[in-house]
Amino acid sequence: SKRSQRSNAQHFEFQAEVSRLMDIIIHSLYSNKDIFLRELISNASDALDKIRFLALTDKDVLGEGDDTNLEIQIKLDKEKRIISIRDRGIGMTKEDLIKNLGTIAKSGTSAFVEKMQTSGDLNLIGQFGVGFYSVYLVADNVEVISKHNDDKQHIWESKADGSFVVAEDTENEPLGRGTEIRLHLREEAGEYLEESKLKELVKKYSEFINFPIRLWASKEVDVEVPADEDESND
Ligand SMILES: CCNC(=O)[C@H]1O[C@@H](n2cnc3c(N)nc(I)nc32)[C@H](O)[C@@H]1O
Repeated sequence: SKRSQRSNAQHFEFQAEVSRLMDIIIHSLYSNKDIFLRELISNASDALDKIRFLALTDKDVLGEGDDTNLEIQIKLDKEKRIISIRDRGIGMTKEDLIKNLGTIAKSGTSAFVEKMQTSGDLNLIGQFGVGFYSVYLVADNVEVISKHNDDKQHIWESKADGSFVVAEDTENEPLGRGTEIRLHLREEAGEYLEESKLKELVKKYSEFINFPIRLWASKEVDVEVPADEDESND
């Protein structure tokens, strides 16, 4: 993946508890993998709540926009086998990415990890604030691109191999503000590239969400590359 090419990438080891949790998730036989979308929608909604709350007292936090584009976008790229979930929430600084996605509050989590390990029931993962890691039920490589008003856009990436990288993001479209999670789907998770499946899940998981959720299926357009007449046949 591009991560090896990122010259300015800093490498980090996950906190031990995080690595353990990720391994349990990845090796769990938990069958309801749909919950990853519920957790991502929930995190996006929390991020949108934060910026909307701040905007009540300081309109400037919304930048040139206003609060009409506080929404969640889900995009399917069948060619690249990537699902992306984007929010126009408050976004994360580089430090936020490192702290929020690389460490977990130890209190209570190890109890949850024990419980999950024995019961194998991941459904309550969100209630312990670690729902994000459920992305590894369906993805083997996850990128988190984020832009906070107080920092430049950064990208976080991990293949759940015990480490993650963070770099200033010079490759992707500027988000303006907010976060985009890109899931590189596992071989066996192809069902999540089906619009019908995603539509059903969005309907199911958007019931208590106070922001619009838009689903886009980006079709790969074949670009006709005009033959270059004067190309000599070598
Ligand atoms: C243990 C995993 N950590 C998280 O899920 C934290 O990462 C951050 N996070 C996850 N998705 C996010 C998101 N989409 N926007 C923002 I702002 N923060 C997010 C929140 O602080 C979560 O509590």
